[in-house]
Amino acid sequence: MLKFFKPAPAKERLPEDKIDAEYKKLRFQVFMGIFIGYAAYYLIRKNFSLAMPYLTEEGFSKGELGLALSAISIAYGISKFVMATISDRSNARVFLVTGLILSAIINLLMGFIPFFTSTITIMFIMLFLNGWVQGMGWPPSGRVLVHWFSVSERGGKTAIWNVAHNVGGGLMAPLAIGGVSLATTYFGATFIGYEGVFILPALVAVVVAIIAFALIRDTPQSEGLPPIEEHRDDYPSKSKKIFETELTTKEILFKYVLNNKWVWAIAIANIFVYFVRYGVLDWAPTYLSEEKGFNMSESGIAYFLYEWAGIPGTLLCGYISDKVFKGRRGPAGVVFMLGVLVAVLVYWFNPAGNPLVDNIALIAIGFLIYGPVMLIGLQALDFVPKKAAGTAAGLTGFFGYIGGAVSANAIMGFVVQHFSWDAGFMLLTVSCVLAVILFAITWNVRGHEVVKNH
Ligand SMILES: O=P(O)(O)OC[C@H](O)CO
Repeated sequence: MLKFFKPAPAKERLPEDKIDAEYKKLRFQVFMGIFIGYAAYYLIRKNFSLAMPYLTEEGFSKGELGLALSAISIAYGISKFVMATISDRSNARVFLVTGLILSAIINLLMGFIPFFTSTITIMFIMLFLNGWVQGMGWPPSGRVLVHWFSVSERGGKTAIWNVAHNVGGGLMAPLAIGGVSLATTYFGATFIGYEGVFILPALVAVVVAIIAFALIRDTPQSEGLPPIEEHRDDYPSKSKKIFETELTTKEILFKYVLNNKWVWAIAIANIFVYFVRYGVLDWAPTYLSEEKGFNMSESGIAYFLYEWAGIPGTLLCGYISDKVFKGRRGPAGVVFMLGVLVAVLVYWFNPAGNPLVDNIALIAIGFLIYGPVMLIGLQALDFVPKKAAGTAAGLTGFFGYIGGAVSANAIMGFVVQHFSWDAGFMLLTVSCVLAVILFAITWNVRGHEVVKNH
């Protein structure tokens, strides 16, 4: 299995006069590959939530379906870390595409074969498997980013790549809904309709996987090019030391990731950032309809705006961290999380009957929260040598999903049900403050300086 993923071997160096043009072409090409590839991962990550209303009509309760849905976040959080330790020693091109195809197969099984959606246990297992293979998307993308883009340009490039997940997440719903109408129009005799939620996004993901495979290349050296640091004369440390030896899992974990206090600081910060990301997003439709009198379509629009507002916000955050704070990600995280705090307070205290203010607050949270989400991934890439980059990001993802996203569903749900929405908002407010403090701890840290100290 590991042989199948083996990193692409280095090729003989191209003649000097070919290197510039080849680098330029391939950098654009591999970037497009991981961008569309990761966007496609999001087409088939949470599409199950759109099948839930139909499955409720089939007799499943909301509680049961919510339990099945939680399998995705649990498996994804564990897998993003575990699979990253393999990905850091694997060919990114093969790894990313394999995960995407496996995820598409799981979705196609759930769409075409009724057995795979017949009980909660079976759906839980399928969604757990889907969450697991979904963990094969971020780490190889991180590997591509650190091998093809050098330290001083990585903020902007990572920010642009990072909006892939908003693009994919934003396109998932229209595709899934299109899938339902295709299923009922053309296969109404055999399909109920919800099957299309799985089938159409999965078919699109397969097409994207093929294109991504054609575009992505593992490392510059595997294409006869020099390492990016040498090519751009942009090294992570003054000693111009670069890390080109593939590491063992033990080295990655114990030499560079688990003993790095900065990685731990951002991993813990990620609990609170993800608690806010999913605590606001997942509960927005319920909160808006119960407390602010929104109907389903008004809530849907607010949800959509939250996702898309993340795109300009992420780009601005990456730009600010590169240009204003000169590669320090901590200050940008503090500024953006303080903004989120203010917007959460407005969203909380705005009385019912002012939907415009609720929408603006929600757009502001969407605009501001995805910057910190991106910065944590970026810091993880920065804080370790490039051969350990995916694992560091994977560790932050583990904390973000297991500590943040899962509790945003379970703890928020419990607190709101047994106490009140006010209690839920207190949790969100405290999370913002803790995220600000943890970003502030990394205020003066530039990634390459941390790498140098190791
Ligand atoms: O939540 P994830 O793992 O899909 O990551 C989202 C962003 O890319 C984090 O930088």
